[in-house]
Amino acid sequence: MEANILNPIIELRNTSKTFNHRIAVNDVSFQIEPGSVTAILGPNGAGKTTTLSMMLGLLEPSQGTVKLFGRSPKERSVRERIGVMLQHVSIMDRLKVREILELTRNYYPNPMDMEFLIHLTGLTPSDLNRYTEKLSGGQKRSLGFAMALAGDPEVLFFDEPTVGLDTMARRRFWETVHKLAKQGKTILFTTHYLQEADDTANRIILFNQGSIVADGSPGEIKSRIIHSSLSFLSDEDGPELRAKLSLLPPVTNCYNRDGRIYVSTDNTDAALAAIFAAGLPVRDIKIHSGSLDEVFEQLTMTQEETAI
Ligand SMILES: Nc1ncnc2c1ncn2[C@@H]1O[C@H](COP(=O)(O)OP(=O)(O)OP(=O)(O)O)[C@@H](O)[C@H]1O
Repeated sequence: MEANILNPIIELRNTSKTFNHRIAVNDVSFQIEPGSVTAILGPNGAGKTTTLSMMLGLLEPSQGTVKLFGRSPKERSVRERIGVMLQHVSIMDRLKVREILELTRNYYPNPMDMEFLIHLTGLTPSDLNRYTEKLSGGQKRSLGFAMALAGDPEVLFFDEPTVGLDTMARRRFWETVHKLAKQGKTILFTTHYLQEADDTANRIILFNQGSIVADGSPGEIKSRIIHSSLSFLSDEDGPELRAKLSLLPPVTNCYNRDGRIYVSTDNTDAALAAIFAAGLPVRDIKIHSGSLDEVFEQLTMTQEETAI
């Protein structure tokens, strides 16, 4: 179990959320260290947004607790210290971009300088005079980003921040996040994209089906979990063959993907030798060196898929 962090910025303890008897988040506990950049990574429906919503006080946990700065996320003193960009930016119509940003800045005790804010978020001076309802999807996201930063908050939450952004806007967003991280901001973002988590975060909390399935630095996760694998075709693919494979000592996991059987192992030579010695009917063998994408796939495979 991870050591307790002194004065964590965020703390979830045995936190669960159930919607109509369906568990969306299941007994999740973690602490977030000041100045860290954390990616909550997981496939669709893993519980990322629900967890984030509980951290922001937008949803009440069904069980367990969520604290920000040791307090309830609903307290104004807490809200003044955080900035949030949700997946769907809802912005008041009939206001100009400048007016929205001024309003948002006014909410905070020490807002970010307006010129700096515009510079950081990729809005142009001409954008400032536009009505928000006239903005494109990408410009709305930039405004959402600017609203999150307007208060110069200590902690920033981004929910799937790059969905709908083009490559340029995506790159600029991450460059800004790196700058903010260098300034010592605590940043937490959700993403489906393993590469984004690997490139930007110093910690990845991997969610699947409402639970945490891995938690560590990208390097730790890779070195702990990446195994080489081999794959092959077999006319006898089925539970029986996979049961036999699972009995071979070098095999750590096996699963079927797109009609090929994949075998994870620390030693592909030993695994192959064991497969041949057992006389298993395999053909078209391929050896794969481990990649982070494979790790993701293996970790987030459902119970039924991984059953061997
Ligand atoms: N308001 C709600 N009412 C009922 N079920 C919900 C509600 N919000 C989320 N869920 C369910 O909870 C589970 C987790 O959803 P959540 O949106 O947290 O996942 P996610 O990891 O953010 O997914 P995505 O990447 O698709 O946004 C899903 O099964 C979802 O259908």
